Amino acid sequence: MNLTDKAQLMNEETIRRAITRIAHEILEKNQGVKDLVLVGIRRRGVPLALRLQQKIQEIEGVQVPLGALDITLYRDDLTTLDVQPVIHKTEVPFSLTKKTVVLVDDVLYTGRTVRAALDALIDIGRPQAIQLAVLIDRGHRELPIRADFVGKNVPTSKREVISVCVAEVDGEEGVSIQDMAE
Ligand SMILES: O=P(O)(O)OC[C@H]1O[C@H](OP(=O)(O)OP(=O)(O)O)[C@H](O)[C@@H]1O
Ligand SMILES: O=c1cc[nH]c(=O)[nH]1
Repeated sequence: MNLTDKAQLMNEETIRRAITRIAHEILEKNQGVKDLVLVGIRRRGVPLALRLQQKIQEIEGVQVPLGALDITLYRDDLTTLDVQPVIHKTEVPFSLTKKTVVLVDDVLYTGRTVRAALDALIDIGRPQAIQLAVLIDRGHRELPIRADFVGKNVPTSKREVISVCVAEVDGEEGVSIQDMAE
């Protein structure tokens, strides 16, 4: 494999602005915080959901409930169709009945992780609606899934890999793209 240099797509400041914008968009679409809950997908969706929770609290003065889903995709590489999402743990210690759930993840690619998350949420309760917020939408969906809130749309080739780093997990902030050329 012949790795090219990483190109930076977002830094701490642009990530922060995107989160602020998405928080406002969530509040605008849902006309406030009534019946709103956030659920992050581990690992990096959880700190992003926490930031949205904090931003929404700053704007509205209300702390919306925050849960987490632990889903891992097992695949040989990022191009194979044969990926198996496995739900390890669900930490949603509140009722989802009649709630609007905003599911949060760092990257949306094939949509398989989100599909597994939707299954898990529907198993937990009976939400009124589920919306999706992602920091990066890189395209190449293999399922009919789309995000309601997007930090940055990044057209990619399937050979490329997006890396999202958040301080809570990686000790630094940033989004980069790298071509994994053969
Ligand atoms: O739309 P999809 O094809 O499902 O891809 C998106 C998922 O891939 C990444 O997780 P990954 O499995 O790479 O694990 P990681 O976040 O722990 O690195 C990312 O965090 C998303 O959850
Ligand atoms: O490029 C990708 C694809 C899926 N998930 C990631 O985190 N990056």
